[in-house]
Parts: sequence; C-alpha cells; structure tokens
Amino acid sequence: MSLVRDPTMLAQRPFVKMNGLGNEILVLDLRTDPEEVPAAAARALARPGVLPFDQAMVLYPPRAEGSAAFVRILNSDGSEAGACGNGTRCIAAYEAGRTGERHILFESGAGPLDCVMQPDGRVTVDMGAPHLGWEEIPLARPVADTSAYQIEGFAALGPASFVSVGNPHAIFFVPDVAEVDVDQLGATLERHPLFPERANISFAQVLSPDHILLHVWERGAGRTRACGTAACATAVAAARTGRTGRVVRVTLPGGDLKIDWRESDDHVLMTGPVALEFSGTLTPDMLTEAA
Ligand SMILES: N[C@@H](CCC[C@H](N)C(=O)O)C(=O)O
Repeated sequence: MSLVRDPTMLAQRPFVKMNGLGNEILVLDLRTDPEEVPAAAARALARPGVLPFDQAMVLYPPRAEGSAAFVRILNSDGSEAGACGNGTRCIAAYEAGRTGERHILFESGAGPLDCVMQPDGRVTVDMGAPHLGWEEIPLARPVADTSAYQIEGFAALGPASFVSVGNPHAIFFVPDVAEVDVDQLGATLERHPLFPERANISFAQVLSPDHILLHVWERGAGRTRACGTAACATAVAAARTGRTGRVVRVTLPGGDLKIDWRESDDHVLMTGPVALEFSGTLTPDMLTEAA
C-alpha cells in the first residue's frame, strides 16, 4: 500500500454505491491497486451532493486463504470502525454479483466475516461471538454487570446494556422509541467519558419476545436509517436480560433484520436485504474537502 496521503491519488478509482436497509454504503474495491484512503478523503466523499454515505467499505487484497478481501471500514466523519453489519452484507452481494459465489468470506480488523447469499436475495453474515466484558467493549472503568448499568445523569433512560460485536454499543430499553430525542441524546452519549472509543447508541422498544423496534445514533455517522451491528448488539442485550428469545426480528426505520444469537457457538447471525444503487469513477474534486 502506498504511504502517499494525497487524497486525489484515489481519482479514477471505481466506486459502487449500495445500501442495506437505507444504511448508506460506499464500496471502494482497491484490490487490484491498493491505496490508502485518508480520513480527509472519506469526509470529502461523504459530503452532501458528492457521495453521501454512512460507511465506506474499502476492499484490499486478502491476507488469509479462502478470503475474498481484507476490509477497512470508514465512517462518514473519517473515523475507522471495527465492524459494519449492513456494509458487510453489501460487499457480500457486490462480490456475489462479480463472481457468482454464494458463500463469501471477508477479513476485517475484528476477525473473519462469513457471508451467505440466501435464495431470496437477502444476505446472512456471521458476526462472530459478542464481547460482554467491560474491557472488551471497551468502557473507561470496571462495570461488573454490563447488561444493566445506570449512567449518571441519564436516569430517565434507565440502565444501559453494553455489547461489542467488533464495535462498541450502548443500548437503552425504553417504553416508546418515538418519545426519545435520538439526535440530542445520541450525540451526547456517543462522546460520554464512559466510552474511551466513543460508542454507537441505540434506543430499543421490545414489542414482543421476538420483535424489537430500534432507533440508532451511530458513532462517526450520526442518526442512520439502520445499523446492522446495533441490531445484533440489541438482540444480544435483549436476550441476555430476558426481554426476548435469541431469535428476533429487529425493525429499524429502513426495514427489518432477522437476528439469531446461535446457542451452539454463541455467534450472532444477521439476515437482511441490500440494494445496489449506482456506480461510477472517483474524480479529484470529489476527494478534496476544499472543493
Ligand atoms: N452501520 C454499521 C455500523 C458502522 C460502524 C459504526 N458507526 C461504528 O463506528 O462502530 C452497521 O451496519 O453495523
């Protein structure tokens, strides 16, 4: 990979714009000619009127046998994320479209991502086992019970549950998500001192033991129409606290995901639709913030 950090080095590279339940995903396939994507280039591309996205999934040459690509995930603010469920489903569909493969493996900073194309066009991704210890999430100080912890100053929300599925999540179970000011609370809690790496903030309403309504404020991207890892983390938190079973439907503003926290190996499986929007070529003016 080049060490040159001039964002315009990425000009003339192809891009594909996709979405998973309205979670806006930009795919940059740099496998044939790898190049660094600086944070400034990600921020420039994500600007309104350019290629607004929630996450960019950047594909690099595989490092392990059997893997299609090593994936780097960038939020629209240029920060790096360890995991992105909807983005992973999008790149699986992209790769399936390119190769005809139905079973695709990627590698990410958080570990392997095993994806399967379903006959109905939906994509399932195995997000691995959740991490529940306070150091793994991570939290700034020891919390004995990460399934229910009252954050000082937020008593009205009740206790939060913390889960990492390769990225940090805090989940609040509330009686009515429509009553929650997601933008104000999300922006404040994302940067709460309890989260040394910031956090994705979810507000969940349990409708029944197998159905959850979810609104999410994403770290590094703000309020989004869907967040796959938040759906996984919320399903784990809900099952852990006895609110639901281990298989749930999670309804987000952009649509439904099926989450299965598999008992046999503790892995979380996420299934949902993806959409291909358009493709094109990056130009220098897209890649510079001053443009
Ligand atoms: N939209 C994603 C989550 C992306 C990463 C997140 N914003 C973070 O910084 O951890 C998903 O579908 O999981």
